[in-house]
Amino acid sequence: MSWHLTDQWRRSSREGDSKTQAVNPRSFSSIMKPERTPMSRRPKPPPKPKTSERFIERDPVEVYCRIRPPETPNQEECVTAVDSRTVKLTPPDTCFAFRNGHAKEQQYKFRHVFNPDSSQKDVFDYVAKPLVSDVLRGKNGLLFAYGVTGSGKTHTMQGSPHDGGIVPRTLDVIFNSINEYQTKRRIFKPDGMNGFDAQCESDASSERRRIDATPIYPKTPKTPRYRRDTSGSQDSSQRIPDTSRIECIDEDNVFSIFVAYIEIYNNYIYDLLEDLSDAGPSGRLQTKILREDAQHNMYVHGCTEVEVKNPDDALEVLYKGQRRRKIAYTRLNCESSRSHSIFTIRVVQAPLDAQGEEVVTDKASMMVSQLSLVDLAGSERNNRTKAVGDRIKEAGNINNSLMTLRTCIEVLRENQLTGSSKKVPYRDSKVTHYFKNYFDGEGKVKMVVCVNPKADDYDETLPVMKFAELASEVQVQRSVQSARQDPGLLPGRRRANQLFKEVRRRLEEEGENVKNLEVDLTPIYTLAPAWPAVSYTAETRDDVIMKLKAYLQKRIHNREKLQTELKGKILTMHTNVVEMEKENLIMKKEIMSLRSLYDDAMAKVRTLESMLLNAESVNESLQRKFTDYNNLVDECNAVREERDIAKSQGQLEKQRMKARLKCKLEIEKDKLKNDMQTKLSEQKSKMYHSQVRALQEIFLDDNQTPGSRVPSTSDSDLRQPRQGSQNQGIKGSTSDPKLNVSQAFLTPDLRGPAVSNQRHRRSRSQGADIWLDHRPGQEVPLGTVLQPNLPRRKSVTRLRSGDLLDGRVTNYCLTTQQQDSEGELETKLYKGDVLPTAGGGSQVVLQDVEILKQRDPLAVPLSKRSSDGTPKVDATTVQERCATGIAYYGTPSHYVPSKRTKL
Ligand SMILES: Nc1ncnc2c1ncn2[C@@H]1O[C@H](COP(=O)(O)OP(=O)(O)OP(=O)(O)O)[C@@H](O)[C@H]1O
Repeated sequence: MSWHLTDQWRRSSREGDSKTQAVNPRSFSSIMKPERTPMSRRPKPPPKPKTSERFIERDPVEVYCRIRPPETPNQEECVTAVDSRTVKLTPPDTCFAFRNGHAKEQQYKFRHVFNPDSSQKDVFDYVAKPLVSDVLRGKNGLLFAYGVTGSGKTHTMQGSPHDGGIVPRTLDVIFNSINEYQTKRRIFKPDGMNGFDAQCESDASSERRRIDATPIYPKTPKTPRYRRDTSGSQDSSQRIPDTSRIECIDEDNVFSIFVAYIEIYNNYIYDLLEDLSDAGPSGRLQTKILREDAQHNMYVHGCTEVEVKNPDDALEVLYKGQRRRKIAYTRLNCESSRSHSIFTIRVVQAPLDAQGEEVVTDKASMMVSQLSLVDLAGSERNNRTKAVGDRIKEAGNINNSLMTLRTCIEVLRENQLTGSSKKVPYRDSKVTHYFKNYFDGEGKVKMVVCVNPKADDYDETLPVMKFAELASEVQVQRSVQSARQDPGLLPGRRRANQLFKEVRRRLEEEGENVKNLEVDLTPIYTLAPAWPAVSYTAETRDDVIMKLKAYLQKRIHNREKLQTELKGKILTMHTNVVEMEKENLIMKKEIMSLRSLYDDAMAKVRTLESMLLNAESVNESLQRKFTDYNNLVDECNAVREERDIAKSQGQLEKQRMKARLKCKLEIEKDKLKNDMQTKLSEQKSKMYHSQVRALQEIFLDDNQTPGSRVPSTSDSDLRQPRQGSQNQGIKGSTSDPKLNVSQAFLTPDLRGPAVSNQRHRRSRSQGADIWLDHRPGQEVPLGTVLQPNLPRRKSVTRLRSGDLLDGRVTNYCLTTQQQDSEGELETKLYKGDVLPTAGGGSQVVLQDVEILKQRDPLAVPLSKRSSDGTPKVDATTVQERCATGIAYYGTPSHYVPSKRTKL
């Protein structure tokens, strides 16, 4: 099957393009005169290529067809998929051909046909994924959607957030594949001439800081011409990303992704990512121009390229651009694209250095590849869209550019079939001019023809099908990897570097010193870079041969150099091996001695282990005992606590009892004391009276009879004072005021002493005292060492009244002797002062009684004599007796005797 553009159409289309006039759809269909050929007819075989092109490999443009689902359930359809590669086009009754009587069912072949049920993922995997793989390996690619307005081009390219089209999936897969191999931002940067520069990390870092200080994307001014976000397609939070990835990426390369987004509207190019702050007061995008770079590739001069590091960043850029795209409502599509949009993804990659650490910044080592994803505006007929004003102009430009594309394809095909070299009119349209790279240069070209199956679209779908068929016959030079200088580095160096770092990290964790442990992945041997292309033409033959010769010479040179190096290394290695052999012998000996040491040590270890086992068993038994003991201690403690409690209770009781008894004792003691005191006073009183009586007797005897006798204690007369003697013997001061001594002795408590002369003052000097020494009876000689000291005395045996009235006598001393209770002799000296009385008499006031006891040390007291009268000898008694000297009783003036002992 073939179809031709008439010269007239070509001319008119060129004129129309230059004048940007709308094309009359009628003339469009009339000019296009398709030659209908049955499917059975074999296509004309391509002419034999010229010798110069014999080695150039070419691939046909891959054309796919996608049939969109019907808009309404009972929609009349004219397109159906016969099989996975064939589409049947059935002319409806309303079409031009039917009315002209030329209507005929036709079938068209495609590389693959996607029926209405095909998913976005099916389309992406089949059509776009191989292109993604190519671009990551340094090959260029072009994919464009083509079709009538409303046929699903934008849907196929963009899709929705829940079900992304080709563009978002492409970005997902690219980043899934190169994620761990990406460089940091600004290592690569566009050079402004469709190429890239590489810079070191420090420069890139300072540039990053500078850029981060300013917003990355300019704010988009709101104008009525921008697409409204009615579909929600820009809400990336709802997006379901594609998770697949491309394997076999060159791990020794680092990657950076740049995206650019342009639109061609009314045959003008606009940069959809342009910073609008530079757009001037109009705030509208500036038109851009196409330029050819050093490799004869077309590029948009001054176009913004944004480096993106993840799909979300890239989609953000895409959505920004989409908001700036020209779209409008038409009768056939409420959001009809009024321009062709080109989203270009550029992959920049450069090898890592020999250490697998830093990027090689040499431009010759870099590789740049690009994938252009194009959403062409749909062809439309004004009588169907009922367009007016701007829409008519837009439609004219859209149709013109599409017509130019068809023309270019036709000329290309003709040149390839016939071997002619007609000029391809790329420059007639910006779209075709941009596509020139792919059709004339290298790269894979794919086209997705979108078809709306409804019958109304038949007249427009028919030329689309014919164009698709035509395009599939055009061959494009096979895409080869972008040329770059092979750095000749060892593959796998990145992984080796990572392994080395991992080992280093682990060593560091184990405390090893790794400061001097540097990554050294050399030596890396390679004879030369990859073989250069060997295809040649007549013109280039000599060049190719020269290149091959130079390449081979370099290889030979490298080989010789490597051989020399190898010999040297073999020698070194031999020497090293000999050295190592010697060391090996020494080591073996050392190993032997160490082994014997080891055996000894092991024996010791075994002994120690058995000891340890024993100790452990002993320890266990001790532990058990200890536990038992602890239990016992606990029990004892419990018992002791109980006892303590009981004891403290008992003590309390005891204390209470003690207090009660003490109280009782005190009472008894007081009672006893009182009794004793009573008895004592009675006793003393008795003694006193007996003594007084004895004295009275003495006095009475002195006055009545000469001589004296020792008064007897048993004399009952002395016990009570006799009433008669008071008047008959020594009288009181009233009867005989001159003698009052007996009075003082006899009735001290009855009448009281005589009244003393208060004015009497006696000299107390030593020589002034004159004692009246009264010794009434025959005394037993004492023979004692100590004698009463009476220096001036007047001795009398019988007291007369004149003796006391003698004014010189100052002191009186009465000496008596009697037996004590033990039968021993007791001598008493009653001493007193002689005081004149107020009546002119004298009275004696007794002051002291000295008692002198004499005892035989061998004598036995009466109480201690046996019944036969033999004394019981007691040493203690003898001692006591020897120690006894003179006992002296001082008595106060009123008969209160106090006992003093004189030694
Ligand atoms: N395969 C499909 N499955 C579901 N809906 C689709 C499909 N193809 C297209 N549509 C729907 O059809 C409508 C028009 O599609 P789209 O905008 O993609 O057409 P177009 O070819 O880009 O039109 P124009 O050239 O005017 O821009 C959209 O609402 C879209 O959702």
